[in-house]
Amino acid sequence: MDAIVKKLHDHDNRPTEAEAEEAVRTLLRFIGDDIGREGLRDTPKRVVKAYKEMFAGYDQDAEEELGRTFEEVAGYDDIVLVKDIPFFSHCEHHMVPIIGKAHVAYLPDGKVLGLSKIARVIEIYGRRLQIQETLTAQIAHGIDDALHPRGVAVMIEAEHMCMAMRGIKKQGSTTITTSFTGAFKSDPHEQVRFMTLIRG
Ligand SMILES: Nc1nc2c(ncn2[C@@H]2O[C@H](COP(=O)(O)OP(=O)(O)OP(=O)(O)O)[C@@H](O)[C@H]2O)c(=O)[nH]1
Ligand SMILES: [Zn+2]
Repeated sequence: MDAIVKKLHDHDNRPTEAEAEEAVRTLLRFIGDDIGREGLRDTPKRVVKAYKEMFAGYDQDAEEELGRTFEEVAGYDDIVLVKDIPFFSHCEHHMVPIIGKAHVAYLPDGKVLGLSKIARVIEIYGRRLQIQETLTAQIAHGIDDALHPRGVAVMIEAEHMCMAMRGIKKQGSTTITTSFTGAFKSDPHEQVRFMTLIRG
């Protein structure tokens, strides 16, 4: 398995939920709020619960999700494109949201994926701390490794809240990244077809 999609995580040294809640209390005190007030009483618990959901990708394996493929494709061998798949991730530098949509295509070589599995792979890699380039490459290589298609194409268009809410404070900018494998990488014509279908 390509290093880019392998599991990265050491599960043995994870703090407990109680320790994570204590860290949230520390941050609440750090921003200057009062952890004793009524409105914040359950906030550490809620934040830890939300983190477990938003970062569930660390406990999920894309290879497993993509394990189920369909071999009977009745002669279909042309592009399969799922576009405008919305996703959320968090940037690894500031831990604030990246909000966008992904377009994913592949050229089958005897096998096809359940369409929902494409969205599941985006969820798995998106629900980790990311930079957009890595997320894009992981989705492409994850599908490539599982399906061995003739090619995979991924485009992500996203807004980074770390550029909108803080720092340079530029709202509304979109970052576009692409990752191509196989025929999409070697054949400019296939890339153009992918782009045309996305914009069409
Ligand atoms: N390449 C890339 N950069 C990202 C992504 N998300 C955030 N960044 C950038 O990561 C950089 C981190 O830069 P630093 O100078 O270490 O951090 P900083 O002082 O908080 O930077 P500013 O955002 O410029 O205030 C910033 O330029 C962010 O815009 C991403 O997905 N890909
Ligand atoms: Zn950031």
